[in-house]
Amino acid sequence: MLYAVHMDVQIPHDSDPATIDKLKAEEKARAQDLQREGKWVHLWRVAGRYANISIFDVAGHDELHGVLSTLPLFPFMEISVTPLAKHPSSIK
Ligand SMILES: O=C(O)C[C@H]1C=CC(=O)O1
Repeated sequence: MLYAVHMDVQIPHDSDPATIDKLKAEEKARAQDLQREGKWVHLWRVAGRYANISIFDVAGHDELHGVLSTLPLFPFMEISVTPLAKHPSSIK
């Protein structure tokens, strides 16, 4: 199943910079592994914001929740999820 996911990242200003740098490096490695696995099929930066719009291709809601909730930056994210269905006018 395909899902559009919007992630807004809000890191508290008083966070330890070294801890945040480590989490960001771990997040990047995890995001790239998921892309190589074909589960995170699009990852786009929202221009001008520390946010992304992504497309995930996973088995269903439970797998998506498992993936998102174990992202290293998950505690600092506001996430919204939109399940996607086939559009009748799509040629793909
Ligand atoms: O930068 C972000 O949008 C947050 C998160 C998503 C992928 C990644 O590497 O970091």
